[in-house]
Amino acid sequence: LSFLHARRISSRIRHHCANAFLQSILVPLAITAVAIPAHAEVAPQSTVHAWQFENGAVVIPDPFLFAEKVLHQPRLLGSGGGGAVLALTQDNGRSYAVKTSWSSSTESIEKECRVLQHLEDKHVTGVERCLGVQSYISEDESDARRAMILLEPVMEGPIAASLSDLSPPLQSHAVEMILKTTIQILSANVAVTDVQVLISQETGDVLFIDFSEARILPSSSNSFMQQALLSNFVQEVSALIPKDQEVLAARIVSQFVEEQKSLGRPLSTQALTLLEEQFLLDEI
Ligand SMILES: Nc1ncnc2c1ncn2[C@@H]1O[C@H](COP(=O)(O)OP(=O)(O)OP(=O)(O)O)[C@@H](O)[C@H]1O
Repeated sequence: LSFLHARRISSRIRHHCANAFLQSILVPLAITAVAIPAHAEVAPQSTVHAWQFENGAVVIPDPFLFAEKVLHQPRLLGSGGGGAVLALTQDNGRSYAVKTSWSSSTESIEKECRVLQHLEDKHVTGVERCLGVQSYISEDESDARRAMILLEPVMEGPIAASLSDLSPPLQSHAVEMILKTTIQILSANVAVTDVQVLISQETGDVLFIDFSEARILPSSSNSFMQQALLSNFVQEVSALIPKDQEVLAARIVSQFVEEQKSLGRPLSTQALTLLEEQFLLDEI
């Protein structure tokens, strides 16, 4: 506790130094990502890392506390309209992704966390888990509304740009994972917009990320909007599957739809009709 207390005091100074440094040097240069070790007033074995993006800076101390986990060695995984995503590692070697919002995207990442927690409650596999939300700590007033979410797993190793980059056995494995997760998501009454998958080049494993545009749909409703969202989701997924995998895809869809039914989690009629149309299935 005394260590953390001491670190809190010095982190104010470290944030101040890092912000001043960012303003004076990094911002004019518009550098995308730079790690800045702090040089002064830093507690032993403690460091600050900072990255500057168009939408704002991300400054993270090491060690960093989130959801009672002590995390180290932040490294940038990527960034987008929702925020910057860093990987951090616990002493036991387990890695987590921390997504930090911009001032304008806080609601979007908080909603992302709620959707991911809903999917976890519904036992959906192949998606990130959201382990918590916390405020982004900064002395800059313009950062007052920013938040961070803690996610796992981190997809390590080389990522394939598309399924076509995989060898045939890995491609079939990836198709199976994508369709299994899609059917589980549909059965949880969620529609995803702007589907993003990370595909491991080495194993063909697939992780669905970025649920900032996803929506939990009311199970009682059958509205035009709901129909459009579901239809768009199924079409986006179908576009990921290579043409020569269509027969396999049809078989896998039927199999996982049946599986959800036998687990007592049947898909809505709306979702079933869309799958039948998109994957040219006989009535399921
Ligand atoms: N769990 C993860 N494992 C590995 N890399 C990840 C993970 N989550 C995110 N990334 C990387 O970070 C990038 C940004 O993540 P994400 O798409 O969630 O951010 P975003 O700001 O919501 O993006 P967008 O602009 O597409 O909405 C991804 O493209 C990916 O490269």
